[in-house]
Amino acid sequence: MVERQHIPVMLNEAVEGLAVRAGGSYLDGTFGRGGHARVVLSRLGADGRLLVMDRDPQAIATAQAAFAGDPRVSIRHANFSTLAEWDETAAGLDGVLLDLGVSSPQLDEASRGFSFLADAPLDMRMDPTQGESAADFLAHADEREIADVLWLYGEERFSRKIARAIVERRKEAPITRTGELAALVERLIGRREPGKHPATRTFQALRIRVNGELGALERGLEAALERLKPGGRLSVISFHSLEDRMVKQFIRDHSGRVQGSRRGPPVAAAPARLAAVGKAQFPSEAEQAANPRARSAVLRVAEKLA
Ligand SMILES: C[S@@+](CC[C@H](N)C(=O)[O-])C[C@H]1O[C@@H](n2cnc3c(N)ncnc32)[C@H](O)[C@@H]1O
Repeated sequence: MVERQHIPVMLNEAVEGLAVRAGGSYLDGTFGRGGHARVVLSRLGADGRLLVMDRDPQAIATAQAAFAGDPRVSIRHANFSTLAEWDETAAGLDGVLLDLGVSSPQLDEASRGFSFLADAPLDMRMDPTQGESAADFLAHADEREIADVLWLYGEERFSRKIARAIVERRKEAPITRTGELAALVERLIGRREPGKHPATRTFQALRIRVNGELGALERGLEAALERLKPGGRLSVISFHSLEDRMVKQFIRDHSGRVQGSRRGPPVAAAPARLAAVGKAQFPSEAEQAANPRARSAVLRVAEKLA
């Protein structure tokens, strides 16, 4: 299959948010196919540094091919939650970019098991060298856990019904294919949301669970804050309300505002370590029309304080 290009989302806004300086050090924790990373690199001079991470070996292979021989670039196959454990970040960073979620090539390559549109093994791991697949999870999780995952990460209102059907089905044989799961959900709940496949929410929820996406984000934000230099920028694009809420709360929690309930006495917060740069940004109408993946994107930028 010919790989469909990943169209970078909010490219200019996210890179502008980093306020790139020619001699600075920047980390792109979600390289994907390098849309954002290439623009950052184009703004660096000979003394600049670009550190690239992705948990997907295919993304890393693309980075290695794209940047071979460029002494300014270092590449690491790892979860961005471990960015502070990478020696290359020890001297501090002037910017960290996270463009969360999955890339178009991951969705489009049927064998990765992310898509309900093509029948393939039910995998969904961004890093297929580690952890359990979606099929493994569905084979052992109890009904309650499956329902909670569908509800929390997919806001699927038929979460209990779907979880019950999955558990019933696996008594006969495990669910191992994307096509089986998509058909089971479709038979159960029918086509209710116009323009949306009935299994969209189920697949999204399983993907978030299988890849531990929210835990990675929580640890990744802390690690980024630890490694950013004063004046360094954090630029994060989220595609899901749970992710965006975490980013917003993280910035708020570190922005040193006085906390406490309206009735109770104010409680002095820890010293401010971050300041939000502007408000949340959303893709333009033109971008949303040109790239449907951009529709749910939210960009937040923050600066580390001295
Ligand atoms: C939306 S794509 C990034 C696209 C990229 N900005 C571009 O323009 O090509 C998200 C990428 O982040 C990677 N990813 C998601 N969560 C990750 C994590 N916790 N650690 C490392 N990589 C992650 C995925 O494997 C995927 O390649």
